[in-house]
Amino acid sequence: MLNTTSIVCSTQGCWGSDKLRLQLCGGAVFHPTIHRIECVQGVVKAPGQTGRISSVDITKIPKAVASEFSTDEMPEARTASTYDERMLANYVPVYVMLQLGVISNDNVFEDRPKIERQLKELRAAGVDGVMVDVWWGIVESKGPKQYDWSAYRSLFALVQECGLKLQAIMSFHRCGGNVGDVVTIPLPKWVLGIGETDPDVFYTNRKGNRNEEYLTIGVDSQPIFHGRTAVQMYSDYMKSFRENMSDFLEAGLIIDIEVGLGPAGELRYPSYTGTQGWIFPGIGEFQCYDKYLEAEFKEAAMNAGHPEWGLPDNAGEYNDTPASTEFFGLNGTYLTEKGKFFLTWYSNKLINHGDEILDEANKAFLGCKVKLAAKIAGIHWWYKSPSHAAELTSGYYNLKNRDGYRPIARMLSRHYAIFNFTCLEMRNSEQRADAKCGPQELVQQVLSGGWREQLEVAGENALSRYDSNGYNQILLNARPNGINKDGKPKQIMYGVTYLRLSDELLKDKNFKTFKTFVKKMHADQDYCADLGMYNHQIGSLERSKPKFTTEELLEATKPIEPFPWGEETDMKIDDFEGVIGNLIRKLFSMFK
Ligand SMILES: OC[C@H]1O[C@H](O[C@H]2[C@H](O)[C@@H](O)[C@@H](O[C@H]3[C@H](O)[C@@H](O)[C@@H](O[C@H]4[C@H](O)[C@@H](O)[C@@H](O[C@H]5[C@H](O)[C@@H](O)[C@@H](O[C@H]6[C@H](O)[C@@H](O)[C@@H](O[C@H]7[C@H](O)[C@@H](O)[C@@H](O)O[C@@H]7CO)O[C@@H]6CO)O[C@@H]5CO)O[C@@H]4CO)O[C@@H]3CO)O[C@@H]2CO)[C@H](O)[C@@H](O)[C@@H]1O
Repeated sequence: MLNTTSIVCSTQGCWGSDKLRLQLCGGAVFHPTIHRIECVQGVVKAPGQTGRISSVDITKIPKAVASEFSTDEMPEARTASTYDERMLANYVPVYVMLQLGVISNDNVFEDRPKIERQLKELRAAGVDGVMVDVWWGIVESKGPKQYDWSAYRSLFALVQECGLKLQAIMSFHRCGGNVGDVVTIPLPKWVLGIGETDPDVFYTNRKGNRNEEYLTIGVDSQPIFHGRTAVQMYSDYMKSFRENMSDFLEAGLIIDIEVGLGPAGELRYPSYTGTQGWIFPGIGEFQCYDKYLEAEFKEAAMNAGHPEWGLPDNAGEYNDTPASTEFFGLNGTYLTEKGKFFLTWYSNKLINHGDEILDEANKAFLGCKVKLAAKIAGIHWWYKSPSHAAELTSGYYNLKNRDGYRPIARMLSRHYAIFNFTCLEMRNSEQRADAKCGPQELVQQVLSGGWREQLEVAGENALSRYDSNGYNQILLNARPNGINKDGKPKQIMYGVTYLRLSDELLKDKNFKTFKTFVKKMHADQDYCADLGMYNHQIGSLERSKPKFTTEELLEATKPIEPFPWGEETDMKIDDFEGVIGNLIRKLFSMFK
């Protein structure tokens, strides 16, 4: 049965002209290096063809047109592993985050013409797909289990029409309060209503301030939401998504499900919230003082034989520096048995939270040709100070002698989930020296840990950037040791999602640089519609593997040497500002 729709021409130059178009009945057709061949409904023909097709994978030609070709005419069919194919193994797909409010608070897909125009521009720029938040607060706003997916269905159909793939975020958090949040989309009203009578359903800091961004981990298994627990609500939502989007899932439109596991959709505590007064680069605060988590901690301390241990009371406030607190300062509490006990508990709670919800996600999407993914935040400030305070308050128990990220990666591996890390664009030299930032080393550590755990590792930029320096850093992290002309590089990111689509991005100069970035991410190859061509064929999701024991997770905290990293990308792009900026920096460092 001939049922797919791409033709692979593997000999460079065989078409004679790079403007040549091959017409084919349905589906996408491309040429790996020379040019993209657009597919138009109709009969197979190659107008203006001067050469012959030297290598065609006959199994990939639709039945309707197969008679046009025969293997006799194409003696080299299904052969060559060519330069093009080897270069395609270096291809890193690029996705773009859609605007946060693309579906309005009242569940309407409002500005369809504009989005259509923008999606077409992205597609023409070679972008592989888009990422979109599927807000809990919008879809289940009317009441428990009263889901309305209609606006999202219209959006997804448009994305499909535009020939883009889709990464769907199960956004169980509020939008609003994070950097770049231009709209506010609260949790469902009826959930907030429960919070009015029981405010402990929200994360709480030591002073008792509640955070309505996301439900506390403490209620994961409390059946207080009209009889359901928080995890059951997330699970039902994902099941309903699968049922209502099954056609898009089957069509291969939705390639991954980013499972929201905390604020901003990231697996973390809301330790650095602007709406509570945090400003960069404050160390943030622990968020475990709601009655549910407090009770769980008491029980854990009791079981460990220390009923006298309580939650930290010396960890400072949002905008402190590590040195100004007893907990994170020199010989601080974090180094004591009591401190270690707390930090282990706090970080393990987070991992278990992710593990449980991913297990539900795995059940919900079992058998679908889709990948699960989880986002981990890039907490790069105070990374170079001994106590890593900002990471610790976020729930990442990461120190020089303890890896806080590899246990997360190990947990994700049992669900076949992608590890999606942020702040790929950041360089140490761009950061405030007093905040002891280390985004470059952090990315190197985290990505290496993911690869060591045999995971697919993907990423995002944390802040909007339009300059070549930001793009070059992303390119470096995507292939830390550059292009491998013999095939797939040992370390290569699975994909990068650019934050975010905006009028600013589409402005002439910005978009020109962005397009070059996309091309470089694609290893200078043309857009490739066929995931299989660059080893991203997605199989049916299998059931999660058995849960790791605490010992197995602890074993992953042993620090390991990160993989080597190039100084700069071998796929560099330059724009005017980038060149000038680098020159100024050079001059500046000469006179320092
Ligand atoms: O749709 C999916 C989700 O999208 C959103 O979540 C994403 C979030 O937006 C991302 O930032 C990212 O989240 C993490 C990130 O991984 C962490 O690294 C961290 O971010 C912190 C960052 O690393 C720190 O450096 C610091 O940033 C401060 C920055 O260093 C300062 O320079 C300044 O930023 C200015 C910026 O310089 C300036 O150009 C301007 O930029 C805005 C621009 O004007 C505007 O046109 C528009 O393009 O937006 C630009 C903002 O990007 O203003 C900036 C802000 O004043 O201040 C920065 C903040 O003080 O602190 C960062 C933390 O605040 O934490 C992030 C959050 O966890 O990945 C998220 C997940 O994809 C939504 O929030 C979600 O709801 C969506 O689900």
